[in-house]
Amino acid sequence: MIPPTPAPPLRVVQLTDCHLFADPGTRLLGVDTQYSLEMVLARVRREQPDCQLVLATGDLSQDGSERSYRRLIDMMAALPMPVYWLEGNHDISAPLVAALDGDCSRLSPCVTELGDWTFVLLDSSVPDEVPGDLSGADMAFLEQALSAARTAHVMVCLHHHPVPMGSAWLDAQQIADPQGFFALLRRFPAVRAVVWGHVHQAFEGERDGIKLYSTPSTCVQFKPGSADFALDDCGPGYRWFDLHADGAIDSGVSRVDDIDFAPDLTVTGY
Ligand SMILES: Nc1ncnc2c1ncn2[C@@H]1O[C@@H]2COP(=O)(O)O[C@H]2[C@H]1O
Repeated sequence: MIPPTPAPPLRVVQLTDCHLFADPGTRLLGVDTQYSLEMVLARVRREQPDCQLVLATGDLSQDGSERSYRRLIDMMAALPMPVYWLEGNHDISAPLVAALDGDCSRLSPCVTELGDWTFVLLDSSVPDEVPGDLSGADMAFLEQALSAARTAHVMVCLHHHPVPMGSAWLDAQQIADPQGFFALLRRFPAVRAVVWGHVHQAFEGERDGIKLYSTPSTCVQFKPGSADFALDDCGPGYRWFDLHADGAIDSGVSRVDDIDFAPDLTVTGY
């Protein structure tokens, strides 16, 4: 007898740290953030015909302007799959919600279910602060979402890193209580992955049997392992996930490699 063909995995794309400005063409550390996002999106359209969901994991705007959010939403609308949004430290809720025409159903904190997977999107931002924190309300939302999840597997998404990245300047900005966060996740064996942005670099790891992923920004990149602020000269990109019905995950990063975005490597912060 011919064995049954396994169901194809769920293909998900993560885009993060777009840092758009009100005025298109404005540069962040030498990089035109709108142009670099357009180049990443062109790559997503070319490489990801089977993608079913996009996760946009914060710092969507650099200046928190409604104009930047409206342009971002318009650009993403050219993708055929739904986009779910979460907020980072540069984001400002009111203009983002206004740009979404008041529809918060796909904005953190929120939950969506697709096939065998549930996606929980958290808001780790704190108004007017750079480091992340999951407040009591955020943790209560997470606990409720994990308790209510009907699928066999769960991916948890947030903006800030819950584990150190090995860069002192960035590690001062990780979520305030990572132990509490992982203690909660450990109570729910369906949690397979935690995914974040903020660190403008690719990372893959594992903790308590949970896969951990960070993703390059769609604009400037931070140099991995640097104790002090430093930019990397690799291109902007995105991450893809293949989420299997048995909970296994394949993932990779794709970067724009045919354009020199020429970030200003001499700057020491912004
Ligand atoms: N030299 C620096 N040292 C510490 N933090 C910085 C430095 N430069 C920028 N930052 C902040 O660190 C943040 C990391 O990513 P963000 O894009 O959120 O925005 C950055 C700034 O808010």
